[in-house]
Amino acid sequence: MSGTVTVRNVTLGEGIPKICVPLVSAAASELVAEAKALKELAPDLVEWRSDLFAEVEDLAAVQKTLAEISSVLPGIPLIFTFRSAREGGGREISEEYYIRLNQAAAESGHVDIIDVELFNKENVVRGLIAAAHACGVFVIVSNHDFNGTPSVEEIVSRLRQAQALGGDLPKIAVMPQHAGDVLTLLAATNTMREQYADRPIITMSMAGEGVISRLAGEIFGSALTFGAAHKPSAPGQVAVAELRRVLELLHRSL
Ligand SMILES: O=C1C[C@@](O)(C(=O)O)C[C@@H](O)[C@@H]1O
Repeated sequence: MSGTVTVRNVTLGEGIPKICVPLVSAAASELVAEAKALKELAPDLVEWRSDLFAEVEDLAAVQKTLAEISSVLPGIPLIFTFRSAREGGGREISEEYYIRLNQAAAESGHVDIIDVELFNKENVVRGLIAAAHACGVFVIVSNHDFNGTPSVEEIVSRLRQAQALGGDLPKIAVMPQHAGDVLTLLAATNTMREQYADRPIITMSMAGEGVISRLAGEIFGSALTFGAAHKPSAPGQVAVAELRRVLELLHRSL
């Protein structure tokens, strides 16, 4: 893999893929309890899926909850994600609020990475990347296809677009319809790594058939994998302890 990104003490793009655990509760009090509980799993990073937060449309509540979550996770890099319903997330918000929300997260001082969906207007993606970078915050530029798996060329093209826009961590999640689709995602990941990527990328094929892609990132070129604590945020996420065992097994055999 070409290039690394170091977030606090975690270096993405070298060695064993890093494990990220999502926070998925709807209520602020539950989120704090969830954050406390997942510390035991020793994840490398934590993602707050803010689209699943009941009060996400109240910016003050988001800021307060962000401060609370980060205070119980000292030292662990935090990803702020609003996943739109059209990409498999919890809800839709206006473009204007999407920008405000992500900007506020980046400016909060509690977040290390924000996730910006590639399929926004180009000026929105570029603007959020610039705003995040001005605060020393990294950006995942992501795309999710919950209905199918595009061709190798199309997956590579989306990852390259995310890189060209200035995303620090291009990411794509696709849904397999059959085992061949998992091979497509792995082939695209390997092609991107070998031919185009100058930074770490994150890829996964979702659901049961795609699980191998969440385990084999060190071989094919995905730097980060999402593991479930008590509840997965996407189909196919494996429990963190099992995930770590397999990642370590594969790492030792290389
Ligand atoms: O984009 C991703 C990847 C993901 O969809 C997965 O398949 O593990 C899980 C989401 O929480 C995260 O934002």
